[in-house]
Amino acid sequence: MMKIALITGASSGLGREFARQIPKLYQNLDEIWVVARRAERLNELEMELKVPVRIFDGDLNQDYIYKKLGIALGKSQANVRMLVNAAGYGKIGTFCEYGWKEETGMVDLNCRSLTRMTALCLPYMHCGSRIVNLSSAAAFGPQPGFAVYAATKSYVYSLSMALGRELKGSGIYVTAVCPGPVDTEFFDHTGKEVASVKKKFRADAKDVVRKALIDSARGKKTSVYGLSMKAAQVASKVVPDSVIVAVMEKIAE
Ligand SMILES: NC(=O)C1=CN([C@@H]2O[C@H](COP(=O)(O)OP(=O)(O)OC[C@H]3O[C@@H](n4cnc5c(N)ncnc54)[C@H](OP(=O)(O)O)[C@@H]3O)[C@@H](O)[C@H]2O)C=CC1
Ligand SMILES: N[C@@H](C=O)C(=O)O
Repeated sequence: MMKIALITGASSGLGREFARQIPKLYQNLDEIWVVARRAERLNELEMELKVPVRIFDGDLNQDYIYKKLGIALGKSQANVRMLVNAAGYGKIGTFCEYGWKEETGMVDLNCRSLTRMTALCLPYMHCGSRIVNLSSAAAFGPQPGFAVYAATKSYVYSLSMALGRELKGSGIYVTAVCPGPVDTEFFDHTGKEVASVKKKFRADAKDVVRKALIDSARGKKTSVYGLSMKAAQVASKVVPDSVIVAVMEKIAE
């Protein structure tokens, strides 16, 4: 059986950083499989990494990429030691500012594709395998001005917690990674300037990923980088949603 790590969204930001750091922590991997649309970026990553890389360039909102992956998983009798679902994006702005295509596009990529990839890989995962899902601190509460994105990340958080529980006893661990703002290309695609308060909290992708991998290795259910985001997580459990909505609206202004 071929031991692999499969990473979506590996062409930039957090996904690419996972591809860089995973071989340092898991030294017995045969290959790293990377998924994203920009083939040239994935080729650059292949040149950089010492472990063999298999490139799957394609759109996770289309069927063909899952078919291609499904065939490859079966043919190589893959043992997926780690699945990182990092592909995702978010549009800043009110619900009505964007058409249904953009709103449902976020749902399709952030929720549907993550769910489909997880379902595709789970039969190839065994005791000790890890699923790392990129949720967000945006999962901690509703966010006016980032409504659909925050809702998609709540979905990822909820799914990860429940799936982790269902897999209890199998030795497969699920970790929901919930960072606040991280310095990546994510903000090149938000459509609008991010709130100035959020800029102050921007973390380095290297640090967020390092913590996520340690938390995943320890079998933790969540990985929250930084004191301020940990405080936000605690606050979200005790502060009423009506207050959170009002605060998040103020921050977005
Ligand atoms: N940066 C941040 O502040 C935070 C980010 N997150 C989450 O972390 C994850 C990674 O984000 P980040 O690295 O910051 O953002 P980036 O924009 O840097 O990376 C997003 C990745 O998703 C891929 N992607 C986008 N659309 C598709 C698609 N249709 N099919 C296949 N791949 C796609 C992109 O590749 P390509 O364009 O080549 O297809 C890229 O590799 C996301 O889920 C995001 O929501 C969570 C909290 C904070
Ligand atoms: N956590 C960040 C995105 O997921 C943000 O709130 O900007």
